[in-house]
Amino acid sequence: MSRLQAILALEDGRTFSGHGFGAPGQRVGEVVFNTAMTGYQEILTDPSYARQLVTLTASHVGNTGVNALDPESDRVYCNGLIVRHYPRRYSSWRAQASLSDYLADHGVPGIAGLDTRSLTMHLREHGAQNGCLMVGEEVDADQALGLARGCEPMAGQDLASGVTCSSPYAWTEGALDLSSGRFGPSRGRHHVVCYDFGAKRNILRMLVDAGCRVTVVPARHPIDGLLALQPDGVMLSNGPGDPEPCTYAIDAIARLLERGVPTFGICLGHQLLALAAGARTVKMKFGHHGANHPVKDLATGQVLITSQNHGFAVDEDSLPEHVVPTHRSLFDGSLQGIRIDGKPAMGFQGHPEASPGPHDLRGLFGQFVKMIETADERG
Ligand SMILES: NC(=O)CC[C@H](N)C(=O)O
Repeated sequence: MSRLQAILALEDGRTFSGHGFGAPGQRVGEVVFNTAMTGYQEILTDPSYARQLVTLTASHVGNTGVNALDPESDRVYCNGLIVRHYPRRYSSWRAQASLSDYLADHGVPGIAGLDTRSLTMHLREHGAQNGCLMVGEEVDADQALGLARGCEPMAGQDLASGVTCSSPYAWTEGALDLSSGRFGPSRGRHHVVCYDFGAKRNILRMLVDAGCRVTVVPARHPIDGLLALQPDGVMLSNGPGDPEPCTYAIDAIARLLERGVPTFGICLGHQLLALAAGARTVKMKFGHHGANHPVKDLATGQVLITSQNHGFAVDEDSLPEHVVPTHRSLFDGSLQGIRIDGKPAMGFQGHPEASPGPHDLRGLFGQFVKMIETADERG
């Protein structure tokens, strides 16, 4: 492996040097930290990380290489990867290539050899902020700092429009069976249309496994065109950026609520559902990015260990009366789930499809299907 230089400059002036891997070049983005111990390939390919530089607090990243089955989308979406230690060798029965070659193929730089604990504590104290990652034969800290400071803030940006699919398509693949290396077949009782705001594949797979026939449509697909598909239910996917400027989606979801179409929002989809129902969203200080976040189910008191990846949140104080809180984070008390009174609609801030992460929330897909079946019985 060549010894490329690398520097990460934060907009508040703090810089970290290390050595580079992946693609040489310079990329800007919001620097966030993720505390998950596993799943780096799923994190890199999650479209919700578009325009972010991701630091992983796991100390060794790359040991198991990469493979063709784990990606959550067709490419690497984050703008850069920041790790403590990138091992020279990788080893796994599933590995097909090294993480460094994979990043290089996708044009994404990586930095290793810096103190990611110090970086994480800095972000926790001063908040997520823009940065510039520069990797090459030579790097220039002043130039990197200038680029970090010139980068647009995340708040106010509709990034979902930029990562969505270009035209509608059918999704037929269920969950991966590791022993055969195959994805499960589609069983398809209920037709669910998924608005793709940057959808992770595992959401679509979980819908298939829950007995749904899935059609995916672009973020700006006209609502009348969606309704013409006669959906039994609508999934609002995860996705990058600020939910507030996505007015096209908020308007479409308001129509779904009006018509009483069973609707389930995950992460960005949850935030958009809340906005359509009259609530507000806020930018968090450093967000939630990890795979072990405890969340309380307010109806049962049960604590669920969840996977999380968000920098915005629905402001609980802004909820209109008909929007009922269903879950709350036990880390910081922020709102994690809602349902709409009198409507078959619910949203969850974390990731019930948890890829990577624990499976405590998988039941939400069953709840969605039950909502569809109840609506169907009522005709
Ligand atoms: N994973 C997601 O859907 C993230 C939602 C939104 N972009 C946020 O950061 O809060």
